[in-house]
Amino acid sequence: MVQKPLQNKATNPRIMVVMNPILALSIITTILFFSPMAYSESKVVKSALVRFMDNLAPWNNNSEREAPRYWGWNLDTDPCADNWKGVSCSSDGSVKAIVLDDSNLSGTLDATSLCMAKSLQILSLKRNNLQGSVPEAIGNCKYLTRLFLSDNNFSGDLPISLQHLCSLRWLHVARNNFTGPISDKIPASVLISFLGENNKFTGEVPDFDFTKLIQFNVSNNNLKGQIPDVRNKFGVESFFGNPDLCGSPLPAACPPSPSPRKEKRLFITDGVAIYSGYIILGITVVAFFVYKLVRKSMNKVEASKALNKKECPRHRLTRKDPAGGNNGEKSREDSSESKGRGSVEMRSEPSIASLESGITLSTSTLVVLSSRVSKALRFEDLLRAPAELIGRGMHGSLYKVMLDNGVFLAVKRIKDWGISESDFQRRIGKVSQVNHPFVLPPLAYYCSRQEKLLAYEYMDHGSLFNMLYKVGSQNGKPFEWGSRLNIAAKIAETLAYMHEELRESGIAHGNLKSSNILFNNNMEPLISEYGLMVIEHQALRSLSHSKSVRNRVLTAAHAYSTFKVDVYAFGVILLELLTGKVVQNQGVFDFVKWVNSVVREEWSVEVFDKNLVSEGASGERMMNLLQVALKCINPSPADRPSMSEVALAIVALKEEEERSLT
Ligand SMILES: Nc1ncnc2c1ncn2[C@@H]1O[C@H](COP(=O)(O)OP(=O)(O)OP(=O)(O)O)[C@@H](O)[C@H]1O
Repeated sequence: MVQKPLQNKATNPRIMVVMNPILALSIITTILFFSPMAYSESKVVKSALVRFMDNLAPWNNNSEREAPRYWGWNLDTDPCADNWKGVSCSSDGSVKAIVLDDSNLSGTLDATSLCMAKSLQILSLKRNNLQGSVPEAIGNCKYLTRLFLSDNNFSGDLPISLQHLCSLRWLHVARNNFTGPISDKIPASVLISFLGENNKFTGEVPDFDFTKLIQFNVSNNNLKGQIPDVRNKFGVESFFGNPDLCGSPLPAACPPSPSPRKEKRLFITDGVAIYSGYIILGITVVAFFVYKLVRKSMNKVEASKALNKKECPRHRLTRKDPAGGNNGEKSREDSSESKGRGSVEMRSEPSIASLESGITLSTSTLVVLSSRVSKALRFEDLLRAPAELIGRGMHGSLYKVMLDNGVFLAVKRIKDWGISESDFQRRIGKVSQVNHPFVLPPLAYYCSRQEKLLAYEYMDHGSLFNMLYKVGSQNGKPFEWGSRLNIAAKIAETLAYMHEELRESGIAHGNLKSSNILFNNNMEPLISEYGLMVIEHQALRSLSHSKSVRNRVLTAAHAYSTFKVDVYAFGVILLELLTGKVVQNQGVFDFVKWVNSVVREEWSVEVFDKNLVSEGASGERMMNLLQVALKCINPSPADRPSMSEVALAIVALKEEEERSLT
């Protein structure tokens, strides 16, 4: 079994709290002080962010339960350490991304407050009901790489200050009521994705560098004039619905225009013939007297124009990136501005490619299993997308990765795992076909001899492990007995289904633990990494060609059936729910030993989480659940119950609990 080992009792702060409050307090203080999250955003930034949230007016359309005080955005907490809804942070504790899509927001965008968070790289407010214009102050969010404002009610012109955002790669403003020209408002030379369809934009199609763009749409606006050369990259659908636009790829050809050069030459020729004497005299006199004055003032105007315009240097996109590739969109070098005027410092967006060693880029496509991930997503795109290292487990590293469409993925790079490509594909294929509401399905994977990557949806609400150990609460509320029982029942029923109801296709989890129990938006448990690490008879058979070794292994495998391994692991999860303590690293056996010894001494009550006791949870039902857990962790696999027996017992307890409340 690949159960994650147990936390040593002596080093578990929660256990220490019970044993010695002063020592525990000093340990916790030390942990907080030295943890990365100690470097959190300043008070000024926090209050600016709270103001930004106030202006989004989330309470207008959200129920009391959904209102933002439940989203964690308040001055008493930290955006990073306390997981404010939608906020992601860098490892130094600064706010890096704010994603509040589909959040029923109806207010305005307070960019002055927002851009106090100086490290902000991603702002995504898609599919809300936000009003008003996008303020010029957005230009103060200097490191923005992605600005997603589509599907709102924004109006007015795009702010001129957007052209100061020299890192901006993705600008999505589709389906709003924006007006005015686009062309002089955006850093067109650095964008790789512009979606501005279904607005009221006027003027000409902006002068983008179409060789760089991977997404572009300005359909259904009021643009006019000739479409520039789009290098055959974008079709009619990117331009239709603009009655005064013409030229390829639209069917409407542009009317021939008189050559401006010819006209000019005619004018000059005629003028010279008629007025040459006067012109020469006038020019000479005026030039003589005004020359120095004009030159001086021209210099000033030019200088201030250049300063205001702060054009983004084009060359940045074509230079090699740090990962060694030549994909300009992710490369970050010091701009000429940062060298010359010291005003813009380019920052690199970490990616799996830049954070992992020994990874070879390739343009192969991924195997995509869900429409949430684009079928065209390449292995290389995934490796170069902005990513944050979440943890390194026994089987590899896990990254939070943001895709171009704003979807966050949890991408696991599986390391040093002796499993063939066909085995890996078969396991994932099996789980992805199950479609159970409480099993987190894989969304995409990559599998070659050297590399195995697996992508799941990133779950914002964390894991059961976090809830018990780090947070100690459920969405800011105490983690009550009723919720714990509910979670236990759902996991048990899901495992019973996966083990038994699929009959001969039944699948064991193989690495069940509280960090693999994640929560969706309704705080329902989702079992992650299902079936990935399971030890199969099939796999064991291929371990050795020697008959005696094979028989020995198979006998052992039979005795320690993988289903019974899951039952044991589930028992440990039940104990974590009951005790409020979690198992880390090499601690499983110590933890189980401790529980057994307390129970043997007939001090069972001492085992239970003090919070459950003070909440007044039913002692009888806690004891009954403890009995179920002890059966699950029976040292003899054959004597452990099946998951359906376990599920029946827990569901009965849950129903009893519900009846007691009515
Ligand atoms: N889809 C996800 N969304 C959000 N967080 C996740 C997701 N998958 C895993 N995590 C969290 O990321 C952290 C690291 O996960 P990872 O699976 O690498 O570690 P582990 O489960 O401790 O170790 P291993 O699975 O390698 O034995 C864990 O805290 C886990 O809860």
